[in-house]
Amino acid sequence: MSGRTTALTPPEDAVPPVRHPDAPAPGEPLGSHYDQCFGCGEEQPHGLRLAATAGEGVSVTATFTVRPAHQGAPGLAHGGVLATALDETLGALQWLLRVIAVTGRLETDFVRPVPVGTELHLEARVTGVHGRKIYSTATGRIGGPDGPVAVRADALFIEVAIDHFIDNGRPEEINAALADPDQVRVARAFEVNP
Ligand SMILES: CCCCCCCCCC(=O)SCCNC(=O)CCNC(=O)[C@H](O)C(C)(C)COP(=O)(O)OP(=O)(O)OC[C@H]1O[C@@H](n2cnc3c(N)ncnc32)[C@H](O)[C@@H]1OP(=O)(O)O
Repeated sequence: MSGRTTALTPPEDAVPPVRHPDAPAPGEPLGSHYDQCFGCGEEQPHGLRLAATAGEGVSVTATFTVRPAHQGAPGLAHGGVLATALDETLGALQWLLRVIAVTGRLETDFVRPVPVGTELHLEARVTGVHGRKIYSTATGRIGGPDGPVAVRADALFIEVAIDHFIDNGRPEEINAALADPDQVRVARAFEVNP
């Protein structure tokens, strides 16, 4: 046993999340944080192409259309794909906090099947911050923001330095990203967090 808690609700001494003063305004599209990202990358042919938008406070919304390539059972989305959509939406909250963090824990409830062709409407918000630990929750609804809930998740993201990626990523992709001015600009935006 590691001794670390697996709870996904913020501890009593957690603080409320603070929206960064330079965060995108509510309603603003967030774009992709990495063009090869399986969740949101515009250049990733196999990915979900999830599109996220800044919400009020420390929240985001996102949409993702289930395509035939996302099937698990005939005509239905694979649960791992749905978990990816939740993970990516939760990850997009970093645009509002302006910190870099990675998923430490992700607990998912699959409430109802999601047919191919469905537009899944996701909403995520940060529920508390405790040191490097960012607690958050997300919901995915079928067909619209008021549609029936299909998936839910609670998550714990852990803040990391940019070196987490430089030290652990494969050199080919790291060097390509560092040579891409657009990618460097995205990374820098997160490094200026006071
Ligand atoms: C705008 C940008 C948008 C980005 C979108 C991205 C969306 C996709 C997000 C992902 O999918 S990220 C990829 C999947 N995740 C990973 O690859 C992470 C792999 N794991 C690690 O690299 C490390 O385990 C990790 C950085 C998470 C933690 O290692 P550390 O050595 O930095 O943390 P440490 O062990 O010092 O723990 C710090 C605190 O976090 C807690 N912690 C760490 N991992 C935990 C865990 N898994 N469960 C529960 N608690 C955890 C730990 O107990 C401790 O709590 P306390 O401060 O209260 O003592």
